Amino acid sequence: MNEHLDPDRERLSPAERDIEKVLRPQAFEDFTGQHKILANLKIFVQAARQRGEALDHVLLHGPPGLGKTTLSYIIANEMGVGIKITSGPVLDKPGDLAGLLTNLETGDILFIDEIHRLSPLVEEYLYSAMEDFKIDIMLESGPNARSVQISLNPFTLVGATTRSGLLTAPLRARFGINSRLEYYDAKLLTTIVLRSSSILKTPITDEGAYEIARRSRGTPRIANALLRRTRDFAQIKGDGNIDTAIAKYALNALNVDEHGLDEMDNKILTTIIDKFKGGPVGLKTIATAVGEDEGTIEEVYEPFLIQEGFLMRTARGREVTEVAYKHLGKIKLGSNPSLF
Ligand SMILES: Nc1ncnc2c1ncn2[C@@H]1O[C@H](COP(=O)(O)OP(=O)(O)OP(=O)(O)O)[C@@H](O)[C@H]1O
Ligand SMILES: [Mg+2]
Repeated sequence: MNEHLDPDRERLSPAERDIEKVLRPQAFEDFTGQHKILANLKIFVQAARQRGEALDHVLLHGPPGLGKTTLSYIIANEMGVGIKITSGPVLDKPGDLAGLLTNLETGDILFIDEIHRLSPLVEEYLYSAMEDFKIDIMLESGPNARSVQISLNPFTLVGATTRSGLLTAPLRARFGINSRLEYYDAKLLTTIVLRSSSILKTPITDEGAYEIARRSRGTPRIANALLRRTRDFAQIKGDGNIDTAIAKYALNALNVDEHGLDEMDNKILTTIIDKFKGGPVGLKTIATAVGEDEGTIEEVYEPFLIQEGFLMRTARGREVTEVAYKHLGKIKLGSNPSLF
């Protein structure tokens, strides 16, 4: 496994990386939730294996921390093939991509994280590789330069992105399997927290696990991170066991909101309320007001806020709900309860 290019590894401290690795499920059966995606993938993997073919190209999209990278490794394990890891911003020349592609063995997986950030040149180069398993490479330079076409071993491209809206139509069309990961409910996250605590050998009650789970923004990565911090509080402030009381204590000390909303979530809601009378207000205007990229708000923050009932998307823009006012302890100006 080629891990030095794993982009996830750059964002985390070495200790955190090791823990993420330990907690990362390795097989379909360790992976909790995303039932529909998993059921389909199992079929596609089994069918491809039976035929002795490479799996069709897979696109995994959805907000950060929901398991895209994890699923890619699992697919490789379940297919019994190798995996090479890279990412859109790292591949800046077609030559870099050619080097990776020519080194793939039959059936291997090439995982490209943040695939929406491929340069147009590299992306175009990828098309023929994906479609016909062929690429053109340049031999020599200057007046002797010529390009030759070479055949690649059949491989599977697994692309991951948090911003599927930025993928070009031709690239998207070349993926035979296209899956959108969803946020996890508190019950699924409780299962994940319990599994992680057993791997970390941390005693925890079901209620303690649920308390962490329900405040994890529907995201396994956040659940695991909160579990590790809560474990520290249990060890220093308690007897090492995690129950509801120590979980509540830790989460409050960590400033994790009752609903698990993070700073940007709350900033978006507060801004809409304070500056735009609760909306409706356009996405662009919100983005400028909170200083965050429009697409990131749309694809990373908004889906969770909408799912949890804090925000609505209307024809005239985004509007916060009564739930958001209540959550932030704010009064809706000019509200007329008799209307509802
Ligand atoms: N379904 C799951 N069951 C158990 N653990 C999970 C699951 N999904 C994710 N995790 C845990 O959450 C962590 C983050 O998952 P992963 O790195 O796969 O997310 P990602 O979607 O690739 O995020 P990003 O968009 O930031 O790259 C993993 O280390 C893994 O331990
Ligand atoms: Mg990832």
